[in-house]
Amino acid sequence: MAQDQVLHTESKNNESQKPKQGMFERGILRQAVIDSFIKLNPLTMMKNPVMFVVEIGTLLTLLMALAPGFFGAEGRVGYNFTIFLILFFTVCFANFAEALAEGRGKAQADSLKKTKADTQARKLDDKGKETLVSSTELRKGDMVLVQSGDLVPGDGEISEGLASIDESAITGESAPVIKEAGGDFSSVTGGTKVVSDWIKVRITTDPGESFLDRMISLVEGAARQKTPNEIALNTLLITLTIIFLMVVVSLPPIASYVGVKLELSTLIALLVCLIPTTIGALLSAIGIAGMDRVTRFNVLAMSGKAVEAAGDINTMILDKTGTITYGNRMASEFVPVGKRGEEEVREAAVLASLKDETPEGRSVLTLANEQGVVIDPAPYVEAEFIPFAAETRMSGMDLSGQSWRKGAVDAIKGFVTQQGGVVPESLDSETTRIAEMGGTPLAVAVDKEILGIIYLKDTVKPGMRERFEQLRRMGIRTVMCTGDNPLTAATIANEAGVDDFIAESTPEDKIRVIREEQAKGKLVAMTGDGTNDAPALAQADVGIAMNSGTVAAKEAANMVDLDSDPSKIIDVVGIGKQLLMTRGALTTFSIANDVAKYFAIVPAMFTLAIPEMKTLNFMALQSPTSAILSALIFNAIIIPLLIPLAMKGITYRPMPAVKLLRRNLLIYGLGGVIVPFIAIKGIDIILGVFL
Ligand SMILES: Nc1ncnc2c1ncn2[C@@H]1O[C@H](COP(=O)(O)OP(=O)(O)OP(=O)(O)O)[C@@H](O)[C@H]1O
Ligand SMILES: [K+]
Ligand SMILES: [Mg+2]
Repeated sequence: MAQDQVLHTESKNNESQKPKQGMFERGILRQAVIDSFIKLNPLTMMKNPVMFVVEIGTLLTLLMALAPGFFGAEGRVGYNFTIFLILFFTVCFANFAEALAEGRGKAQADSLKKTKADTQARKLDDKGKETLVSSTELRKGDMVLVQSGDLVPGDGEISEGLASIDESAITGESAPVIKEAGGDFSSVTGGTKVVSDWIKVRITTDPGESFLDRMISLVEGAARQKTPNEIALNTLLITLTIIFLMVVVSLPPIASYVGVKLELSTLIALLVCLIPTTIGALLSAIGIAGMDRVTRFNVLAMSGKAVEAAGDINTMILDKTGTITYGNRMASEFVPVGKRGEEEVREAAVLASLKDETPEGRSVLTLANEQGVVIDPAPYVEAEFIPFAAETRMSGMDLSGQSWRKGAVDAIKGFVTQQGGVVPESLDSETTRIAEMGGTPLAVAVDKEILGIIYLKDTVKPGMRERFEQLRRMGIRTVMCTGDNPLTAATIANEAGVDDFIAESTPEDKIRVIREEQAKGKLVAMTGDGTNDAPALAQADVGIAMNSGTVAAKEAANMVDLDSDPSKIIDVVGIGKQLLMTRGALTTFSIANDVAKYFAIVPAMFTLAIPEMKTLNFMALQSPTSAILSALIFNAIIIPLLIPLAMKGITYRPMPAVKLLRRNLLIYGLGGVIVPFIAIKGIDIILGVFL
């Protein structure tokens, strides 16, 4: 386990470099260029109504250039063809943005598919007899033996044994991790490799539903659904498009009433400039890139909705053991209470742990062993094992009327007093001593007598205080929810710097805390690794399970952290906020742009018809034609210029929401008005050289 900690730090170093890897690799770029033409298929374009309108305009202007006689536009072939070209590029740029965003996921999916090759599995029948079958024949509930050198044939839970496993196929992390039956580190993933020892695994998924399958369809974007936010924004964009379409359609009758004839291609140019093409072109790329950014942090988000929810999180619930602390709670001392001696406590502790497969249970045997105590298990084979449960917070065994128990101090107190036993006086002072050091005291009882305490030591992960401080600055309240006693909880909470803690909590308590926060209108995130965390992970708006955790936890959560680093929620929150901000900022920018385009194009349009109206030319543009083309060219090239921003996202710095909003409105709202004035003027000057 100590080894595990070292591995963890290494994986962190790796991951900080991961997101920097080439954003525009050549292969991806080339494929994106090809895809942007394939996406011109109207059936595909229809999914993006704003750009679909542009595509129709593109076709119309092409027809006008090819068959000018039919449209009565003989004298304007060059002008119409130019407009066609600009519109064509506008549509392609939008497709390119989406294709580029999809590119990296597709590349990653391809490499994952290679991992999915068929493997041979050693299937075990009820009697433990081994037969070789193909991994594709394995079903939920099957038992398999996986030995050193074997690939794990499917997702499952270790039912027996301990092995070190190379999970690099899934996590990209080459250092092996230890997985073992019992505790919260018992799940294995198909496609990973056992590098030493052996394990028996109970398969937990049917073919096609494995973690790897889900991961492939996720990075590939096959399962991508629009988030509620995206749908709402899309509706707004469609509404704006319809409004501008009606405005533009009603212009010719009004103009002809005053004796002015407006050209169709100019009207199309006006429409395209006015509808929100910038955000329409980049919207889906922003969403895909956001999901991709999460994946590059080695977090698998099952839905875009979860990522966006992460951006709005108010409260964060954390499990203590394995989340805030390393989670390798090891027995480090046997402490007698009352009139008992250390040997008696040690013996009772060993008997209460004889069949306890949890890491805590095994650590008791290890410590006793180190202290020279070996207990022959032979006399106890008939004993009834009482497994640890999060509800009872006890474990132990019963044999011929005698019972051995160890567990949370209050639980053991309840156990003995129920049988009429008394609690030794020194129990509380010893409990306090251990708890004040941040340790977990486990009381040991035989029948109705409490003999002493096992001191389970655990360490707070380094850097937690800074991470929680960062969350606080983001406006997120952190609450530690633990099954441990209040004093230990308080010590660890204080050491780690969480805002609040809840001790002695059962799985139901964890859900209740989340529901209460949600009832106050808060969005709640939860991280956890244990089966006892699963219901809470499902209830939370954002549930992040550790990849090291149990199958139940991973299935209940809507995100899985492949590096099992709980403080990574900070990065996910950042990415979620960044995603929402980027979308908001580019929408603001896109709509603010209209003002400038409007002032460039509308006066030009009328000046074309009535040359006396040239006083309307506020921007002093060269000619009406140049004004219209400049506005349209700006409208097109702003899309590829903003692709890097859409893909990378706006840099997020923790600050209050109001300040953030004001800052973004200033940059993207005001900028959105000013930039196009300057750009259109500039393009107009360049065009003047050619026209
Ligand atoms: N193997 C065990 N046998 C007996 N008691 C145990 C065992 N493991 C843990 N306990 C006791 O049960 C309590 C709850 O343990 P559990 O691992 O369920 O905590 P939790 O609710 O997941 O919270 P956290 O993981 O933050 O400690 C522990 O604080 C400890 O007192
Ligand atoms: K536009
Ligand atoms: Mg736990």
